[in-house]
Amino acid sequence: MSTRVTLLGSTGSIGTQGLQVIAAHPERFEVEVLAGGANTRLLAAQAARFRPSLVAAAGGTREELTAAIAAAADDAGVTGYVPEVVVGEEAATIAAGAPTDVVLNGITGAIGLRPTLAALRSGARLALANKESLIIGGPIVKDVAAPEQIVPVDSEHSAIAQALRSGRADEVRKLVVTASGGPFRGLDRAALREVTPAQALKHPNFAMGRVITTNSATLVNKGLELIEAHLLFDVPMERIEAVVHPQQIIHSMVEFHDGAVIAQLGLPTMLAPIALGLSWPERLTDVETPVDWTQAQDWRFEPLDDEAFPAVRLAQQVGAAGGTHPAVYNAANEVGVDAFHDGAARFTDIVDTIEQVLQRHDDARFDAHTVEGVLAADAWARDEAAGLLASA
Ligand SMILES: NC(=O)C1=CN([C@@H]2O[C@H](COP(=O)(O)OP(=O)(O)OC[C@H]3O[C@@H](n4cnc5c(N)ncnc54)[C@H](OP(=O)(O)O)[C@@H]3O)[C@@H](O)[C@H]2O)C=CC1
Ligand SMILES: CC(=O)[C@@H](O)[C@H](O)COP(=O)(O)O
Ligand SMILES: [Mn+2]
Repeated sequence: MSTRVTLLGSTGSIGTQGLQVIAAHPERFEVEVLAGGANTRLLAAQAARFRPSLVAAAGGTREELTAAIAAAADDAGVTGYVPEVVVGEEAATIAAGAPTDVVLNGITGAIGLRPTLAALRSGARLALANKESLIIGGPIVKDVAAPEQIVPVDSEHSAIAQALRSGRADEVRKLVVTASGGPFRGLDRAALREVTPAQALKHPNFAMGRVITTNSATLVNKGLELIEAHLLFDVPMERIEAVVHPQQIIHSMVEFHDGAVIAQLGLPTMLAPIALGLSWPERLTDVETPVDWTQAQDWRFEPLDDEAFPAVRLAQQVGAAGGTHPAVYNAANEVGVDAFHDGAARFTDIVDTIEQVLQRHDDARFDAHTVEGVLAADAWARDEAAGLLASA
């Protein structure tokens, strides 16, 4: 039987790769819903090709989206296809709650929180790439999610989920999350002050969206991923560590009580984690090319440089503190990333600003158990970060 799929952020890096997996397995999947942001043209072309019953967009008007889909269908020689359309701020949340079997959340940022909750409430499986929604929503997301309803798509967490299928969760001693180290691995703080947005967008292994690529460069992505692992696998923050592994062949590891370590490995592509998110608990065939063991391999591991890249140390504190600290960390970062790309901040300002906003944050003022409380903390942190960056 065909699995109905909803893709949130279908026009992004995760979304387009999700459609690639679906296109390679037409007997297995049908696209039920597509939701994008501002790229109406691509969304319309995707709709004409995959013919979902609902198409949603954050940007543009209903008339523009309807006309773009009609034009794209015409170009593709498709007749009689007229989907339901919805546009605006709430569009992705409406799309996430529509009847389906699997929701792949590939939206970037805190904006993904309401769609994540809507998907979980619909009862569909949630293939979660939008790590920010789990990280900021913490207890709210976990309360709404049924056991195993969330399947991680983030490569490191997919690796850990796969490694845990070979052992029992109560046997786990620690989780080891691998990090590429980003394009600036080896630079000191003085050199990091001078790096440019174009340099920050040159990830060593993956082609991803602007925010996550910048986060990889600051190592905020790794900080977020430690919190994500803590929430997904119920392992305390102090038993989750990061190690730099520039080749990103080992996607992450689980160390068990007896000292045995199970790692999941493969070439650095997102196709396997996305495919597994869509088909969980089954594996699809021939999703990616395995490592070629006839060739010599050279894999390195090195410790994090916490002095030049303090983002992970900060995230460890934030994850352990819980409450609205993760929402504040994430929101300040999102503001810093935008400011850096707008030429209004230096690279090092991003994490410096997160640290300063955290110092000013009073968790007691916000309720981490309601969406409104989390979003109030998020809005407060954005204001603080913007103010600090403007006065820098
Ligand atoms: N890319 C990767 O390999 C990986 C990504 N992730 C995570 O997956 C998520 C997506 O990353 P990535 O695909 O790289 O990001 P992209 O920037 O490539 O894509 C983001 C998607 O979100 C859409 N979007 C933006 N704003 C809204 C909105 N208000 N409502 C609905 N959709 C919106 C964009 O639409 P549009 O472009 O039309 O404006 C786009 O489709 C992030 O949380 C990231 O951390 C995790 C691991 C790997
Ligand atoms: C593909 C993926 O999951 C990304 O999160 C990627 O792994 C980034 O890795 P680094 O943040 O270690 O550069
Ligand atoms: Mn990752």
